Amino acid sequence: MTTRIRRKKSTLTELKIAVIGSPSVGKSALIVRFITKRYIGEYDHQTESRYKHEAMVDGEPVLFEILDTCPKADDEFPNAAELIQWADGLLLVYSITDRRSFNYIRRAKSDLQSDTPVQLCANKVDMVHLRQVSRDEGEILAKDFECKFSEVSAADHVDQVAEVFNELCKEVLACKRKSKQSLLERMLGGTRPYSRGKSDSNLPKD
Ligand SMILES: Nc1nc2c(ncn2[C@@H]2O[C@H](COP(=O)(O)OP(=O)(O)OP(=O)(O)O)[C@@H](O)[C@H]2O)c(=O)[nH]1
Repeated sequence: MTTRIRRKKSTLTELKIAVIGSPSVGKSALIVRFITKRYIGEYDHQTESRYKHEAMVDGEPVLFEILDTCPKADDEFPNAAELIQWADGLLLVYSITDRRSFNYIRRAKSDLQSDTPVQLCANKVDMVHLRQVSRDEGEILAKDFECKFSEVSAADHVDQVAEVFNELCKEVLACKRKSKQSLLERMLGGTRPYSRGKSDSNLPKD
């Protein structure tokens, strides 16, 4: 007699995150910090890169697919329609040492008008002596975007950087749950509410 072992269905949640920001704000450094916990100072890539990383978020295994966008100049913006279609969440990054990178985010976000969850992240907070964008400005912009905001340093922080990705992940998962729920409600909306707890055969006949 053979015993068949049933494989447990995979419960891995897949999640696509696009990291957006002007050149040199530290997008690659943040992604690599999140994935490897290491800080690598120099990256030599001319095109966008994709990374895959599995992590536990709130006790749930999540497979992150992260797109590292690679604009060549401060006036080169990602293709908004393509990004919105691809991404479940958008991580908007600027550097506190570069006001143009802050302005880049404003402009990029105005192109990216959608319900896709967003998180705003100010990088290079270790370079506070070269600060050009105040924390208040970041907070005000995040309020404007109705999203979470944090100041971090890819160079110095490990947990705070992971927190940025995890928070965005939670936001995306909550958003997915909400839209699933409202879809279910819409589907059930047309049916008669079933108020009795017993099956029809047990109900008294009229
Ligand atoms: N001091 C400091 N430097 C950083 C930090 N993050 C990145 N850098 C430096 O900033 C430069 C750009 O970092 P990248 O990670 O390549 O930035 P990027 O946004 O991916 O740049 P592009 O690929 O050109 O779009 C590198 O010299 C990094 O070493 C940080 O938190 N603090």
